[in-house]
Amino acid sequence: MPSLVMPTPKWSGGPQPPAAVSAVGLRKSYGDKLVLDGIDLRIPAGSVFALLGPNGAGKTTAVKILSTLIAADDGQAEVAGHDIDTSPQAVRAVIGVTGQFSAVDGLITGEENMLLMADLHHLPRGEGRRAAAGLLERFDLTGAAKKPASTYSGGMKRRLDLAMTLVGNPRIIFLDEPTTGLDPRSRHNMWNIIRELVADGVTVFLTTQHLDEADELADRIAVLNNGRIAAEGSADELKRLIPGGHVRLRFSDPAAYRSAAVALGEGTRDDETLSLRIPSDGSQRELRSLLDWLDSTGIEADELTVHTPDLDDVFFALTSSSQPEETAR
Ligand SMILES: Nc1ncnc2c1ncn2[C@@H]1O[C@H](COP(=O)(O)OP(=O)(O)OP(=O)(O)O)[C@@H](O)[C@H]1O
Repeated sequence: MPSLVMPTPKWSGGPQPPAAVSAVGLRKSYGDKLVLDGIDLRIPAGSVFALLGPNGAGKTTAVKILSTLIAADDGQAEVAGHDIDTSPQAVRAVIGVTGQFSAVDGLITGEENMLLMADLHHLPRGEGRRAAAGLLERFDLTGAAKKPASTYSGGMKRRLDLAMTLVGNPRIIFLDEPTTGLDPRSRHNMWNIIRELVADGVTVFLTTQHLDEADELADRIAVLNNGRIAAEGSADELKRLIPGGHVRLRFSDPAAYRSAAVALGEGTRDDETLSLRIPSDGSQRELRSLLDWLDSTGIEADELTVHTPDLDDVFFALTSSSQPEETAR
């Protein structure tokens, strides 16, 4: 669906913020199955980027490449200014990765897991203990610190996993489906934790199948489909890409409602609620012309609301043509 691809907007406020992650033409196949077919990314430092895609779209593959766990077949990428091919160690030193390949060892306690991470980062013993205690406290795990991690709930394990990642004080964090399988309360806890990280200046690269999650957290969202980025933009920009948006005018005076309905011609009437639904992309230009028209005809609505399609609509519109699990190329 090439017509739906949105160019990344030009930065007009002086020098561009530095990119935490940038990639050009990333490609990856497994055997004859093409998983990533030329991915370009630019994620400004300090922002949250969400990579959305259906099952098997290649989200985890992208994270693995950018975090240097596997190599791309083609293309280039830099993370915090370090080339992933030529300086993988420098990349690993500045990133944290959590998600489907969790580092939590269930046989040892939460605290022991944390201390192990501190050792891996060569923190002196005292400093390691302090960092571990601080992070366990911050992630509400102090009470469970002496229990084996295998006894933790899904939400606690995710929090421990993220706490372990933070021992190294990474400036860029890859979160691969951070809330999959969590109950609503744990999801909201995780969202708050992610927001706190961003407030501290951390860049977050998130993969998710939850559209509300991308909507809540991400500054920019890219939809991955058939190995390519089908669309990229803020949640609002993406919602404007597909039809379904409308403006609703509600009246309390039946006479005003009727004359508006007649004058307007197009649109859907709801005689019960005295409201008119007018197709619109919700853009400033369309709203202005609607308001100008209302003014010129002397019609006064009691309420005007703009409805944009939600991310679900966008996601299904962009990915409905694909069956990535079955598509072998
Ligand atoms: N090591 C591998 N060998 C062969 N095929 C693989 C390998 N890893 C992943 N794949 C295939 O590549 C495709 C993309 O997988 P990937 O895990 O990146 O998708 P995803 O978007 O993260 O999906 P999910 O949301 O289900 O985790 C899938 O079809 C998967 O089966």
